[in-house]
Amino acid sequence: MTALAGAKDTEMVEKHKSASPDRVIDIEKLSLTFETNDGPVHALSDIDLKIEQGDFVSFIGPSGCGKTTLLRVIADLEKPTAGSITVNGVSPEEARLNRAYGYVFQAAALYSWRTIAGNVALPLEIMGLSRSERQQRVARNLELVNLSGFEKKYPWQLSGGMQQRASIARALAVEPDLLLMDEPFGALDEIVRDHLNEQLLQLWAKTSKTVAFVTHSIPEAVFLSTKIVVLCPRPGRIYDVIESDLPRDRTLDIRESPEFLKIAHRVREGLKAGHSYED
Ligand SMILES: Nc1ncnc2c1ncn2[C@@H]1O[C@H](COP(=O)(O)OP(=O)(O)OP(=O)(O)O)[C@@H](O)[C@H]1O
Repeated sequence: MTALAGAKDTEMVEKHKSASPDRVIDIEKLSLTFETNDGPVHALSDIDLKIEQGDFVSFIGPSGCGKTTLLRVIADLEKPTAGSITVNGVSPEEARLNRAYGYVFQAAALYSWRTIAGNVALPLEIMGLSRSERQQRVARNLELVNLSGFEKKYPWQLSGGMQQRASIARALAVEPDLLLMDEPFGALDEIVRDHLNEQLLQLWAKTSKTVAFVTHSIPEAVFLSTKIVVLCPRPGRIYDVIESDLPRDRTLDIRESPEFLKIAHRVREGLKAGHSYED
């Protein structure tokens, strides 16, 4: 094949890709109302959102705007009251049963009586994988989060940042296409958080997973994401969706660049406009 024909083929593949991209999450006109003793709470209203394979999407917005609820709907932990959602082209329930996602919570939620290896292996035991498969996956995923050598430690022997990395390894161990992360670094100090943000981006580049990430931090959202979804409360709805044109290969220095600051400004403006200070 000539170099030119090769280039044309590549172009056609790229065209095909953009014509029918791999859609991981497809949400249309989705609403969720909680019925409570004090009346209905409109946690999500009229949400439309598409997330493609390999996207890193951050959800940002004030407390109570529905970020966690949206993640829980994707994970099939809450059912919408209206609208539709597919995950990997199937219902959230089917996706959950297919182990399509790993979920990382704000607290590392590791079992203190299990070693780090034992914690990462737990979902694999539940899946019924053989001992050797479990050992391979534990080693592979601890290496991905730079925790090789800590297999035999207990969670309380690790720093908060290391514990959170262990919980990411546990979520990755089931080998999901999609990683759902609910403020995973919210409780950590800024220096540790910066470091973990860089590590998370490297991990994302290495594994080409799709990530849906909840945060309250504008710099974190802009640094990590290919797409930033700004939500506003009462009822929880999307105020803005920002497609980031920052290069995917980023280091923390990018936060000083005019392009970064421009996106951060747009997120801040969205948060201001969507927020009622009377709440
Ligand atoms: N199980 C529930 N029953 C009733 N109301 C709920 C329930 N879960 C969430 N809510 C309400 O739905 C709204 C959205 O909550 P959610 O936790 O999704 O917001 P959030 O943006 O993640 O907030 P935060 O940033 O504080 O974590 C809030 O008003 C909350 O009180």
